[in-house]
Amino acid sequence: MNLQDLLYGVSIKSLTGLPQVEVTALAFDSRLVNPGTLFFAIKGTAVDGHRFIDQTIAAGASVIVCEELPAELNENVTYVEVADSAEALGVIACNFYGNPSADLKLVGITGTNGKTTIATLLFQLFGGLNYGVGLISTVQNQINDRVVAATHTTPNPIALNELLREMVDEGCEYCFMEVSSHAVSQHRIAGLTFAGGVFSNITHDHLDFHKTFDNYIKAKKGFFDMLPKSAFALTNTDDKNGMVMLQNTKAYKKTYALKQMADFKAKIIENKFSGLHLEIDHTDVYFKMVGSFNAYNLLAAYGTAVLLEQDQLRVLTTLSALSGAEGRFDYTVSKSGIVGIVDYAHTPDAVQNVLSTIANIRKGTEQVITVIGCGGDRDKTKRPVMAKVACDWSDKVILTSDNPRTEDPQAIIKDMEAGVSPTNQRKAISILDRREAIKTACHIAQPGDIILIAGKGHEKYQEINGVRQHFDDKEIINEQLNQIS
Ligand SMILES: CC(=O)N[C@H]1[C@@H](OP(=O)(O)OP(=O)(O)OC[C@H]2O[C@@H](n3ccc(=O)[nH]c3=O)[C@H](O)[C@@H]2O)O[C@H](CO)[C@@H](O)[C@@H]1O[C@H](C)C(=O)N[C@@H](C)C(=O)N[C@H](CCC(=O)O)C(=O)O
Ligand SMILES: Nc1ncnc2c1ncn2[C@@H]1O[C@H](COP(=O)(O)OP(=O)(O)OP(=O)(O)O)[C@@H](O)[C@H]1O
Ligand SMILES: N[C@H](CCC[C@H](N)C(=O)O)C(=O)O
Ligand SMILES: [Mg+2]
Repeated sequence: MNLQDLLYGVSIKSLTGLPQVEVTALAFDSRLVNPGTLFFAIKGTAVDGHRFIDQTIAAGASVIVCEELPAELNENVTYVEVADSAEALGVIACNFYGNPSADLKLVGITGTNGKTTIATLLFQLFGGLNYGVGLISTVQNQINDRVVAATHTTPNPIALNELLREMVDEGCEYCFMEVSSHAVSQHRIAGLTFAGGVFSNITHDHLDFHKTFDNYIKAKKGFFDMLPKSAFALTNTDDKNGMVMLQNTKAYKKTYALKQMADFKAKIIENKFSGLHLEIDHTDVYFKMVGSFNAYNLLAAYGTAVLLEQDQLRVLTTLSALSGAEGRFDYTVSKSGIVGIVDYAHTPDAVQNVLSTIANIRKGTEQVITVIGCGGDRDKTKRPVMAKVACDWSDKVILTSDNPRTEDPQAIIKDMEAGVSPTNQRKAISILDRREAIKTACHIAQPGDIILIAGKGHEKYQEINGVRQHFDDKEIINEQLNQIS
């Protein structure tokens, strides 16, 4: 594609060299540059991509998009100087793939918890309503029935636009995608045309990256700030930052809530292991999904579908049969009656939500045993809080590993142990090996007891020392429960 066409919508500080260059590929990683590639030099969290410019020219890059021009310029190369290379990458990737988001009704979902659940419910719902539909999520990406493995919650702009292009080419009319706060900060969504945005909630997470809770709020709000007038912005007003998200948006504002006044309202009639009984817009509906937090997710999906002009009753009927994303409140019962729940709760708020849901629906005499760890190379300040919440809401807690990545697993557990108060100490033990931790929980459990395995949900790996090994909480709990029943 011609460079001039690619630069449409990009604010350029300077252009040196020929503007009429044919670009055959885009890359922000020097190791992926071939002749004819446009290379983006991006200042990252670990290194500055500007240092690879010479290397990429040697590999055949014909255009360099950068924030600082090199001291010596190569006369066979075109240099485009911009204020923010990551943002330029977003816009240029949209242009390179022919702006596929404009040919879809693209809805982004942001928030600390619930993004995957809401996006997956919407994907399943619109599939059920017989539309061609795409999904971009933490668990997996999907183009109608075709599954494309996910590497990030929100992919980089090149991968993202390539996926959206395939969705358009394969007949998708809608796409539901998760918008992570990292993606907003790093402009992974720059240049996309959204038909709507949804906010679930904001609680403690990712302070390693955003540094302060205020910055984290601003990142999420940045998504609503970029929505066009024609889009809708749907927010949860039971969350105290729900309205903050909409302060500066041009999109038309809509709200959902269980407690506050809102455009879309739901009431929990019953919340049981067998599912939720809700009243939504004066209609009684039974859902397969469990837990009051899922009442919010179902309501968000319902509100979105109505804003996308779907028939309310058809939406509710189709939603009622859905089970949402893999590894979210995923439960099995052993022959002896031990309940094993695998859930992706990896923030203090999510752990509390899942455990309070269990507390609300348990019969009363059974014990709740929680197996929980915290990820390495991620927000350290959430570790003691997650351990405290787990202890406050469980009868027994086994602290263990959850993707230590490049950190020392024992040191992570030590950070968690700092959150175990003296009164909670009798409840908690630490077992480094996650498989052993799950096994121990199953051995301690009596018939009727409830075991929660938190943090990894759908994940099929454990990352230790930067290496991913096969690991599946669901597989292990099933294996263990089968052995003891
Ligand atoms: C912290 C973070 O988000 N990092 C992402 C970021 O990498 P970075 O800024 O650290 O890049 P860097 O390593 O400093 O390199 C800077 C630049 O130099 C380039 N480079 C680097 C080395 C080299 O030899 N040549 C070269 O050209 C890199 O390609 C990059 O363009 O940009 C990369 C390319 O898009 C991402 O792959 C990477 O995701 C890392 C792997 C990651 O783990 N991200 C997580 C935290 C994340 O994004 N999570 C959110 C979900 C969060 C949630 O649950 O809400 C997500 O959306 O998945
Ligand atoms: N609406 C909600 N409010 C609070 N907690 C929730 C909500 N929905 C789900 N959870 C809890 O958070 C966990 C993660 O849910 P989900 O995967 O849908 O969130 P996410 O926002 O996609 O997370 P990630 O940021 O990792 O992509 C669930 O397993 C559950 O414990
Ligand atoms: N999207 C989240 C997932 C955390 C899941 C947990 N299992 C972990 O590895 O910390 C993150 O990357 O922070
Ligand atoms: Mg997700």
